[in-house]
Amino acid sequence: MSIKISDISYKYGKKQALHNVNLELCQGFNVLLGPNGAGKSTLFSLLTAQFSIQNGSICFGGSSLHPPSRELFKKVGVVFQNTTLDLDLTVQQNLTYFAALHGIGKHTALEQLQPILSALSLMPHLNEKVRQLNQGHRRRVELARAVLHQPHYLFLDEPTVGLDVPSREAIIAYVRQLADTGVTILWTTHLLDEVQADDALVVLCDGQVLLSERCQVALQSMQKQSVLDLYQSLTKKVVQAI
Ligand SMILES: Nc1ncnc2c1ncn2[C@@H]1O[C@H](COP(=O)(O)OP(=O)(O)OP(=O)(O)O)[C@@H](O)[C@H]1O
Repeated sequence: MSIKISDISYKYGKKQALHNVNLELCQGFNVLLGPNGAGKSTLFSLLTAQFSIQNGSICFGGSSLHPPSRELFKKVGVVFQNTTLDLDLTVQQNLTYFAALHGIGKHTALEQLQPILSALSLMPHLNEKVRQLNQGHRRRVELARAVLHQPHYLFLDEPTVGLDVPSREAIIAYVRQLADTGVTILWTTHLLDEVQADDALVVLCDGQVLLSERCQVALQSMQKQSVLDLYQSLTKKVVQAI
């Protein structure tokens, strides 16, 4: 199911953070790139209903996000930049508690979690307190928690920032595999090497959408050799004009 973002603008007081954003996020891996202050977090906060829509509309597969409904949010998973785990509970307690909030019993949750925990190499850590885990494993737990209820939509805000290579690779590989199963994923990042040719790429700058296109198609049509060249040529013009 796709997400349709129509005519979304957002202001903090007089500061216009998003200008008339129109986007369609399709099933699969969508990458959101943009320099500091581009409006990525604002858009992320609107999509996750942390902020109320001021102008325009957002529809998830035909269901409006305004007002956000419980039914819709059962289909959404989110990995925030900052940890939202309880550090003094074990990995298993964090996960089963969250599963219970979704109406999933402990036994079913642990069964459903088995492949996720194996893919993210979390099985040996199930009975450890989150406080004992390194940042990479904490982020893996955040991801397991975000997907345990099998969401149709998954939003990740810079999920690999500050992680070592094994954790980064484990997280990217798992999320890419989910994208292949038809989940609609929005992956916000500053790390250009995380973009692959087949990804749907969105570039946001100064609150405006500069590009929304399959990466490979954009590289060809703009005759760029790399994502870095593409990104720089798009954002340079706007940054110079500000
Ligand atoms: N609470 C706020 N009050 C006023 N202006 C804000 C507020 N939050 C963000 N802004 C402004 O809105 C614009 C978009 O900010 P936003 O945080 O969405 O960008 P971003 O792309 O997520 O940036 P970064 O990569 O630095 O996190 C920026 O100009 C920012 O200064």
